Amino acid sequence: MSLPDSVIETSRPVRIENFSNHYRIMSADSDFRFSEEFEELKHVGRDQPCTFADLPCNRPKNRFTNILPYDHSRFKLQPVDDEEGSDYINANYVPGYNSPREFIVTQGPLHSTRDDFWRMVWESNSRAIIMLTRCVEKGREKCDHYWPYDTMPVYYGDISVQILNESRYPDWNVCEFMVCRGEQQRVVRHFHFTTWPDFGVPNPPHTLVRFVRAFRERVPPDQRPIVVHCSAGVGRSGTFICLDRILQQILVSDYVDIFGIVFAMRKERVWMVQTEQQYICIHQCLLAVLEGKDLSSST
Ligand SMILES: CNC(=O)[C@H](Cc1ccc(NS(=O)(=O)O)cc1)NC(=O)[C@H](Cc1ccc(O)cc1)NC(=O)OC(C)(C)C
Repeated sequence: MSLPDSVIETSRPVRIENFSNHYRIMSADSDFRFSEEFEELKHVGRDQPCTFADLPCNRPKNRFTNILPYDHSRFKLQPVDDEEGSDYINANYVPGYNSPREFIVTQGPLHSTRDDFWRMVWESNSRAIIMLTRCVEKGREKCDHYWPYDTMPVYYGDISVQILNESRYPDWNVCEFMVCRGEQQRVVRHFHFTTWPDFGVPNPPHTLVRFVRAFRERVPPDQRPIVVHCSAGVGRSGTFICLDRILQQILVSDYVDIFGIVFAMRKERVWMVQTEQQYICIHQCLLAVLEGKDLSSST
């Protein structure tokens, strides 16, 4: 039987000056204490309803049957006339360092939901998209190619998207899109991490630190919300957000609380940071930063 969230502690802050020793203790005996701690997060948030995701009209909009957005934190599209389910997209607001609704975390769009995805980007006034999966991995579709293949503008519903420029690096690409709806136009940046295997971690893990820094060099903390997705929008997306948060927290605090951050994220969206390996990766990234490894983005 799982304990109610109110019974298990919701945070486990660690003094930054003790973090290296903390990591050594947690990883001893084949990561025994990491396994114990990650297991305590298993049921967090799982008692919350997902009634809109489960409506017959919305079921086809979910990429996976077991990854459904909680009602209380879901992003609502502006309804279209009286079309049932027209406000639905598989996406939740998730807290970041700078705001309780800093991120909108979503699944990799399906071909049939990519117009909804662009409506969400537009209606949320988001100016940055973080993509953490390839469109196809090991022969399986993980995400629709929801943006143009060349510089010709493409319409997704009543929203047009045109690639303005693209920079390619070994582990990620950065694009600027011109996004237009009616007479209005906006620049939206697209940060696409291309070498993160599903259910796994980047190799080496601290490549993720460089990616987060490349993103933050271009997107200041007051620019929000930020749309983040992978394939299901839980494992890699949660890992990215947690690292983004702790890299800002350590600049102003003597403590870091990775357990507490994951706890808080899982109250808003299921399985944020999906695997124990991803949970440990976050700790390894922080260790590399604290040990002074040069992890500038070099982009
Ligand atoms: C372990 N895999 C899964 O749970 C994936 C969803 C998923 C989660 C996380 C990630 N990684 S990511 O968040 O980093 O993209 C990818 C896919 N789900 C499916 O494949 C589910 C099956 C499933 C697996 C595990 C479970 O406990 C319940 C149901 N399958 C499924 O939804 O089948 C369709 C696509 C044909 C509708």
